[in-house]
Amino acid sequence: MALLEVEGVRGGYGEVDILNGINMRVDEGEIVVIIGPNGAGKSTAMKAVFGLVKIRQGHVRFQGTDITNLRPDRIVHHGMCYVPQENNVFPTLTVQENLEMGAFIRRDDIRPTMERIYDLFPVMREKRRQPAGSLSGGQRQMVAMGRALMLEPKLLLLDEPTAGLAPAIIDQMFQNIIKINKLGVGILMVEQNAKQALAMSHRGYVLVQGRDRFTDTGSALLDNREVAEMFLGGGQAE
Ligand SMILES: Nc1ncnc2c1ncn2[C@@H]1O[C@H](COP(=O)(O)OP(=O)(O)OP(=O)(O)O)[C@@H](O)[C@H]1O
Repeated sequence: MALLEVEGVRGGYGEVDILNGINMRVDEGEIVVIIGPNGAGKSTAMKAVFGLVKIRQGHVRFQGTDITNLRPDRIVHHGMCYVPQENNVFPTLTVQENLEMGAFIRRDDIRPTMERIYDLFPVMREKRRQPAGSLSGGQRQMVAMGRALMLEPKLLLLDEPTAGLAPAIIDQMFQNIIKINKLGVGILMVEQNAKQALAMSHRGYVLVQGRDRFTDTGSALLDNREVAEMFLGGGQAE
């Protein structure tokens, strides 16, 4: 079943359209990655889905409900959360306070969810009393994802979750995303580490100039000579 359907979306900032008719889909339990050159509109596409960029034409549906141009604070109620690339934790608050902030709209007992997140990322349990700003880049990213998971979303939007991380940490981050997905959470992410991201994704979209130029399974896109030459640094994936 389709969790997210993006149909013919056009829109952007002010008068200028960055998205020129985008179509995307995420099915329940899938990991889907958006790759493409700088400035293609990858982050803008994700922001449009989450109500942060005005959609001038087209539709976004979540679990069959039209959420086009709905405000982010309404969208989270439908079960979709977004982790921006930057400024995604409250640095002066502790890890635990960050998680509590993530659950601000819940009125029920949040402790079982928090325990599940600590089980998923044990280092966060160890560091729960430390300010998030004192953690490493990778750990901060985990807090940001954990905060989003506090609402127990069906779909998590991740904007470049490995940006600025060292190669060894990038691997761990992708493993963490797989762990989150195994809990039954769909993932839509924008990634610069295109080969690695395609290798771990069920499907991918290559965005070029605000359009979905190619789409296929992650492995088929990796094997696609045109995609490899144009967007994966030449030749086929190692
Ligand atoms: N807040 C904004 N106001 C106006 N224009 C913007 C804004 N944010 C991005 N843009 C423009 O929109 C276009 C697409 O940007 P976007 O960040 O979506 O691209 P991207 O594919 O994610 O690229 P990158 O990999 O460089 O982040 C770019 O030309 C960018 O300059």
